[in-house]
Amino acid sequence: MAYDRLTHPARLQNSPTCKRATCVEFTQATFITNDTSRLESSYEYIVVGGGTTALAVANRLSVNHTVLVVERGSDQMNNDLLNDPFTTFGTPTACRVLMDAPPQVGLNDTRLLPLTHGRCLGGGSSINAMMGSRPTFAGMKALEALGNPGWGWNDFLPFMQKSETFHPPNAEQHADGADYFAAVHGFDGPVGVSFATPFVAPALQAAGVNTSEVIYGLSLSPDLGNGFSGGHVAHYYEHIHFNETLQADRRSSSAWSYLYPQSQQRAGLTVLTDHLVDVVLTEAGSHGNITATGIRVQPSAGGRSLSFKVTREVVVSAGALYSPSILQRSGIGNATFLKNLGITPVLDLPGVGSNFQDQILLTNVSYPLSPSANTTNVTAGDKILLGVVVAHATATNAFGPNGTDIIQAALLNSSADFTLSVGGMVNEEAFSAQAAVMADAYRIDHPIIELFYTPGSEVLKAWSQSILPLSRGTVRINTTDPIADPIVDTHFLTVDVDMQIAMRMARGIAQAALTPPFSDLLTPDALAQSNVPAPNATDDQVRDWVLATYTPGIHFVGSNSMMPKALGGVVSPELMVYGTTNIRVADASILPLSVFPHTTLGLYGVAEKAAHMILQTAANT
Ligand SMILES: Cc1cc2nc3c(=O)[nH]c(=O)nc-3n(C[C@H](O)[C@H](O)[C@H](O)COP(=O)(O)OP(=O)(O)OC[C@H]3O[C@@H](n4cnc5c(N)ncnc54)[C@H](O)[C@@H]3O)c2cc1C
Repeated sequence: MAYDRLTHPARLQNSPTCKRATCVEFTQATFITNDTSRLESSYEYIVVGGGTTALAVANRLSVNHTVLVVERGSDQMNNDLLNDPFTTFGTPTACRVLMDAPPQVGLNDTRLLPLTHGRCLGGGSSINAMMGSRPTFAGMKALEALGNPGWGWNDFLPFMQKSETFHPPNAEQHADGADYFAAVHGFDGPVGVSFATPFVAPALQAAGVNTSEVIYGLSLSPDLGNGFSGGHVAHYYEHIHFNETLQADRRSSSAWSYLYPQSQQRAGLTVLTDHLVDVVLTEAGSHGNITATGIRVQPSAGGRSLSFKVTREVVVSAGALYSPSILQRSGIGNATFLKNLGITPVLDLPGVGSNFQDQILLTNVSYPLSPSANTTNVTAGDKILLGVVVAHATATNAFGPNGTDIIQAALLNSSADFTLSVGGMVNEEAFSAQAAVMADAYRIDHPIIELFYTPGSEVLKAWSQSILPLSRGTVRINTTDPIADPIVDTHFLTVDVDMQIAMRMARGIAQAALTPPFSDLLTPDALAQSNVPAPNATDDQVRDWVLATYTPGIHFVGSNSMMPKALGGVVSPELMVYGTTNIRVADASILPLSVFPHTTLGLYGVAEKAAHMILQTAANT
């Protein structure tokens, strides 16, 4: 059924997913529709995808320009399952999509791992766990050292601040241990970031802090986002804001930050939902480059294609799983690969779809809650957030006084053979350059392991996530059908240093179950109940458990990396696709390294920086 927001505002009240009390009425300027007959034929900017980064870019560009956003999924504005930040994580919703990865390295055989992602306005930010974290000084230095001037911490921080309205902890949260550094935050941007009000499980949070300090020798950081804190433990802040009109907490998705609010309405912005972009249309441009002239779209459910023209730039922002496939269908990628699929190459860019990476997560670790534990302020009632405390351990914290040397040697001696054989990187130089900047980052103070905790009514959960993997995979189409998913091969844990770190993560989770005060909340046999290998388990036993247990971290990055072209880079530091005059990429695919431990808040910084650079170009032409 066709709809649009300008002509049918009553739709808000009639939506089956809209509980009357939480529906909002707007005076709308932004035009959101799934009906192509209502659209213009040409726009100054076209943004491909309506997800996390896309809506932020579109918001800034449309202040003074006409912008068309095309989103494959639907508009879920009044879907309370998405909006309520306390909906149990992982609940199936109209926005949550699972893609099957090909079989991965696993125990005895191979493992089939789902690659979860968001498909609706807001993309991943509409379904994610809302854990707010940021890159570090060391991580941004690594990004810059990989050939990206202008992307260091000091350059990038103002863009993260521009996106943010940080809500300092209230007196109660402060008394429970939450703090912040005002100098690193923003206080009037679109994205609300706050501590849950009140803390959902203060006693568990305190226990998580103290136990993590013991396990990894960490100290409490006032603010996990200050960039300089090295090994630390902190109370998580989340992408949640308190909505004054609704008098309720609401998820700070990209849609609820940059698209829906009254203050963000833009007469120049048109959002087409339920349509997917098949290709970016191009023609020969100046100096041997190619120029985008528009896009070809089709209804997501299938149907007749149509085209829109662009007069300035196309911004590809369909996420790390899909942006490479749009470029590939458009003839931008490895020329031989494209020809084999029957696609005429317009630009030979071998890095498109390589350098794909994700962190791994050790999950499904449930420790039974002790019946004798005082569960007040531990179980969080029905308000459960996935991570309430986070510990970031450096190589020294995790592997002892020589930890940095151990990890540096492991990185620099890693073999590139497997990665090169599967096309995970385009050449050996790319592999050694990335290993070297990662080693330097760890030498400064970059965290290597993340440990976090989740409250529950009968069990408490501990999770551990890798941060900077070196294993690399690929995103490749195998058909020109735009509805078909690309083949996304993660190649998790295929470089040995990643396995060494994963084994240390497993041992850290076991230590948590045995280390007071967290262990005091659990049954005495909690570790045995959980199947996590005990501290006296052999390395082989721990490796087997890791291989049987790990899941994707769901922070997919890298498949259109910002790096020199010679290393397999796809975009320049200005996010312009090499060899084009007006195609940029702005989403998680541009990150050549997983320097955003959880991606979202950093991606808003990418969006703000991308919009800034695009508007600078516009001002100069
Ligand atoms: C389940 C889950 C939990 C997570 N938890 C956290 C967390 O706690 N904290 C955190 O910081 N991060 C978290 N993340 C990661 C974070 O949400 C993502 O990294 C981020 O949303 C990616 O943003 P993006 O802009 O790159 O792409 P997306 O937000 O994925 O946006 C891409 C959009 O493009 C659309 N699209 C794709 N193909 C096409 C096409 N051909 N035409 C038109 N549109 C198209 C998609 O439908 C989608 O809406 C989580 C992610 C998931 C999936």
